[in-house]
Amino acid sequence: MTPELPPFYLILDGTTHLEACLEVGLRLVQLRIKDRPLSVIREEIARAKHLCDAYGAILVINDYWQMACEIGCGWVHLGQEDLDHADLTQIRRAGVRIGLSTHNEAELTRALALTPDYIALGPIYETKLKKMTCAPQGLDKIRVWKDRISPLPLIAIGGLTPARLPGVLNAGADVACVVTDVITAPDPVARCRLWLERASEAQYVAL
Ligand SMILES: Cc1ncc(COP(=O)(O)OP(=O)(O)O)c(N)n1
Ligand SMILES: Cc1ncsc1CCOP(=O)(O)O
Ligand SMILES: [Mg+2]
Repeated sequence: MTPELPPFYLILDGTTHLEACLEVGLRLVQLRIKDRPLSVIREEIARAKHLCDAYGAILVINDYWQMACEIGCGWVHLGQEDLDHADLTQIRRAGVRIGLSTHNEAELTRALALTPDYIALGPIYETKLKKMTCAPQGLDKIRVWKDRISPLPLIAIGGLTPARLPGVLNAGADVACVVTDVITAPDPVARCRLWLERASEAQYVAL
């Protein structure tokens, strides 16, 4: 059974701002580090776990599922390409929960067959973070996905801003996941606090 997830989910590319974000109330965070030496990634995961444990926050490790298992993290996030190389049996045996990315019906069918703990749909809007192979999904897709995956939590990701938060939640997303809007803000911690304030008006997902 997936535990309750808070409605705001922040993805960080390192631990620089992590403790300050936890201090202002962040309780669901993904560490998504690309193109760094494995030794650095391992240190960052260990530091993030230490901090998230201290604040009672859920930490999700992107891509590096083996390190997540070794270090004793609670969650991993895997995309469709990651799934081609990941050992889900080993991940589950380590007691690690699994979130999966989806972008279309075929991927959703594949993901559901793997019994994940959450499903992410994206990009809802155009994203500047990375080149996507599909067009923005739009809000209508959120309702379709939620009806397909319920009672699993649905994470909406891609191009989200505080102004777009009510739209994605009203469309049926349980959680809004954000990268660019926070990490490119002049003050990422203040921006994180703003998101937390806006999201606190939403109820936690009852699962
Ligand atoms: C919550 C969430 N949703 C989607 C992604 C993207 O995962 P993936 O497709 O594997 O791409 P990368 O993030 O690895 O570039 C995510 N990380 N988190
Ligand atoms: C990693 C990823 N997967 C789907 S959208 C996306 C980018 C994140 O969204 P943004 O940076 O626009 O908040
Ligand atoms: Mg990935």
